Amino acid sequence: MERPGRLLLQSELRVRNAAYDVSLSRSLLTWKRRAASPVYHPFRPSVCHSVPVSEIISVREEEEENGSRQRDDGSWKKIREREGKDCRQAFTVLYVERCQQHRWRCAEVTFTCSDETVCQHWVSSIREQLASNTSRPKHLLVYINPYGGKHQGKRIYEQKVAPLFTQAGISTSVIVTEYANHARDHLKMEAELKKFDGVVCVGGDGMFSEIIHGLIWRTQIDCGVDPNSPEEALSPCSLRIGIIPAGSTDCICFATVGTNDPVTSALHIIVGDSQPLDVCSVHHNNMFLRYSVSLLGYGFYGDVLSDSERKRWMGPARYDFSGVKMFLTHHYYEGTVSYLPARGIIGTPRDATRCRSGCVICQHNGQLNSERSEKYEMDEASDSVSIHPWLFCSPESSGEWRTIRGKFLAINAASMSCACPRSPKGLSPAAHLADGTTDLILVRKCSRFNFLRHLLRHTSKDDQFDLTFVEVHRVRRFRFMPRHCQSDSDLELDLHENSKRQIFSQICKDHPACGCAPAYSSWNCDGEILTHTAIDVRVHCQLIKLFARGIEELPVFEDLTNPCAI
Ligand SMILES: Nc1ncnc2c1ncn2[C@@H]1O[C@H](COP(=O)(O)OP(=O)(O)OP(=O)(O)O)[C@@H](O)[C@H]1O
Ligand SMILES: CCCCCCCCCCCCC/C=C/[C@@H](O)[C@H](CO)NC(C)=O
Ligand SMILES: [Ca+2]
Repeated sequence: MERPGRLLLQSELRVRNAAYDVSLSRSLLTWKRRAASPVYHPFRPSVCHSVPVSEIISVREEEEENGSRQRDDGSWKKIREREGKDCRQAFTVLYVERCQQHRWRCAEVTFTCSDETVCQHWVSSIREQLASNTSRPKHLLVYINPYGGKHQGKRIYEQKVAPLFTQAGISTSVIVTEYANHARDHLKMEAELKKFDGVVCVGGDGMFSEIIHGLIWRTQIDCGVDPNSPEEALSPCSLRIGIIPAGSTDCICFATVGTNDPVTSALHIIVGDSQPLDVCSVHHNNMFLRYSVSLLGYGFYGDVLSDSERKRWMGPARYDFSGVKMFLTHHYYEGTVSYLPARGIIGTPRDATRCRSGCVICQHNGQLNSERSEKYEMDEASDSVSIHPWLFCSPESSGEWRTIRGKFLAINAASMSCACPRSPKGLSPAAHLADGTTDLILVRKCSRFNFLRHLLRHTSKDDQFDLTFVEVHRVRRFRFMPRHCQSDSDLELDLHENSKRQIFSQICKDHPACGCAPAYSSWNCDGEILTHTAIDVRVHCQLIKLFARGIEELPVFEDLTNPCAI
């Protein structure tokens, strides 16, 4: 809570017929009930409230008509009756109120006073403060996927979100998508982005993926960066993205806001929050495939997705059905994972601390990352040293790549916690939204019982990495090569490592024609299936920004800087 600072206005106003001392500073609106008697009354409701100006949604003058007052929304409010016989001026302040489980709601308080000039002065002062906040969006481009999740996107937007945007004075251009990739292609080629302060995505993780693909691509083209090259440092997108959750998993919304609630998301957009987010670029043989911000999963999560896509008719329940099916199927896959560990950063995947609103780890590591990029650019410009851009993340540079060969049930890269209602802690509970790294989780071949232990720990308090067959590394870059794509020399190496007999029996075992385990899985890239299995993944620190602030820490004790507590 901010300190109140210098007061801009202070008056005695009335709230529900009781006298209040009301004050406004640049940071806080406070209303404190005037003490009728100094005697402590245990049943008297809370008498002092304060709201950060940054969390005021709007202020509305109540207009008088025939003894009643009419709101902007047309509903009638009998203020005159409530206030007794006097004719009073009134204004209503709408503001953010926190509810349980990180949900936000729009609350309101109506102040009345007998002097019209005082009332107007209050309204104009609050409006001035809101207008001086340049981070609030005024014009938004909204894309609605009418088919995401339970097909409720249009209704959710119209009933829960649009009225709040109107109240906050935000104008919108709304596009209801007509086909898959409509939003992506519109952003890539058509949208007049200069007219907008942000983009809103009404849908699930798949729809969000469309939006970032359009926006990142467009930004690179506008900045003259080649988006196809895995070695290019991508230009960050200036437009923020708001997510109104209307999908099946909505993991990106849940992991950045703490809840999947359209009203909460709309309020974060209105107050102009900003949360940077890491983005992974995925390439195959120097060819761009996709971007990912949440999960890149091979093996278990790839198979769950492939299976569930054929069951879209089941709605969100398809993931549970395919999850159980793939768990019972128990396929494992052979391949080589190489990775560049993230050095010099704060934090590890086994930390007890969590990425929360205003995360200092993200700030520190983000800063470190931009200093490294600058250094690399300067070195390039002066041409004094010749570093292959592949090794741009020095000092871990040459010789720091590590390689692991094996049989894996799952290879997951979580660039954020991937928390969602199915897994409230997420796949990597200590992962950070904006630290420039991804957590590479390798689940080696093990028994069904052990794999179940690992999976169940996604939903319990126990550490899902504290198992002998699971390892986790915080990385900046990684590559995967399925065994059957390995070069002849790699396979020769295998021949040295294993006896001939073992190899042949394995090849036979992996061959689909034998009716046994398949050789390949596919990658689940934020809920989309990738067409290639051999991939090269690089994290781009804080490439995009959301209208969010990260998950807020729940208050533990009374805040002593709150003027009401003093
Ligand atoms: N008008 C449309 N018709 C058909 N498909 C669409 C349309 N608009 C978007 N899509 C596609 O629908 C897919 C799924 O959408 P979305 O992500 O909104 O819901 P979901 O898959 O149910 O949720 P989640 O991704 O959170 O699991 C996306 O891949 C998107 O490209
Ligand atoms: C015996 C079955 C046990 C099931 C184990 C439950 C664990 C659930 C964990 C879900 C994590 C989902 C991570 C999110 C990924 C999203 O990117 C993606 C797109 O929406 N969603 C999915 C389900 O792939
Ligand atoms: Ca990250």
